[in-house]
Amino acid sequence: MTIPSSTPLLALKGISKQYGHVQALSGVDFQINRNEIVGLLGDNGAGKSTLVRIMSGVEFPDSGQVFRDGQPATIKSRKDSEKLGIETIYQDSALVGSASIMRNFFAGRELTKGLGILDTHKMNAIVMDILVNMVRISGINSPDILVEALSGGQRQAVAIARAVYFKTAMLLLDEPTSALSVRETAKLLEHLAELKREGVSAVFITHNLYHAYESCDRFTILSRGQVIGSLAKAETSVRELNDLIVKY
Ligand SMILES: Nc1ncnc2c1ncn2[C@@H]1O[C@H](COP(=O)(O)OP(=O)(O)OP(=O)(O)O)[C@@H](O)[C@H]1O
Repeated sequence: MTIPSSTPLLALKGISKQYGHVQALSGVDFQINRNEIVGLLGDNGAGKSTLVRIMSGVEFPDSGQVFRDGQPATIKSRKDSEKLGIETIYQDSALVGSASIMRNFFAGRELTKGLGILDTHKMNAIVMDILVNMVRISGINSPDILVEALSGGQRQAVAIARAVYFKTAMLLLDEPTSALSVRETAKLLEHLAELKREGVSAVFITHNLYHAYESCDRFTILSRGQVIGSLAKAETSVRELNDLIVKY
C-alpha cells in the first residue's frame, strides 16, 4: 500500500496527561510530517517534555490516540517507540559514558560475523566513516574513545550520527543545546540541517526562538498543556512566536 506523502509520519490526537492535580497535557493534537523539522515551543511547564516522553514511550497518556503513517499505533515502552522509528536525544544524549563511541553507536544493533562473533573491525570503520565524513565531527580520531571523554556537543553528534546511520524516521531532541557552548550549538544546528538532507524528520525543543526559527519548518506552540498554534515558518516570525508564547 502506498502512503500519500501528505499523511503525517506520526500523528497524536487528543493526548491528555495528568500528574496528581497538574494537567500537564489536555487534548493535544501534534504531528510530524515527512522531511520536516518541527519546533515544539512554549514556556516553562507548558508540557513539551511530557509530550516528548509520551512519544518516546517512557510515559503513557491518560487518553488520546497515536497514528503512524495513518494507522493506529501504541507506544507503551521505549521499544514500541523505537519500532515506530522514533529516537530521542535528551540533554545528556542518553549515551553510556563508560563505553566507547563504537559500543554506544551500535548498542543493541551490533554487527556480527555470524555465530554471534562481533565484527569489531567493520563497526569501527563504519563509525569513523560516518563521524568524519557525514557529521564532520572534529577532534575524534578513534572509535575506542570513551564517551565520557567527549564534550557535550560531540556526544550529541554521535547520537545524531547514529540516528542517520540507522535511518531513524523521527528524532526527538529535548533541549539539546541547553548545555552546549556557542560553538557547539552552531554545530548542532548544522547537524539538524544534515538530518533533514538525510530524510530524517525531527522535533526540536528549545527556549531559544532564534535557533528554532533558523532550524525548523513548522512550529507547534504549547501553553499550559494545550496547543495554542501550529504555524509554518513561511507564515510567522520570531517576533510573532515570542508574542504567542508570552501572551498566553
Ligand atoms: N513526573 C511528574 N510529576 C509531577 N508533575 C510533573 C511531572 N512531569 C511534569 N510535571 C508537570 O507537568 C507540567 C508540564 O511539564 P513539562 O516538563 O512537560 O513542561 P515543559 O514544557 O517541558 O517545561 P520546561 O520548558 O520547563 O522543561 C509542569 O507543571 C510540570 O511541573
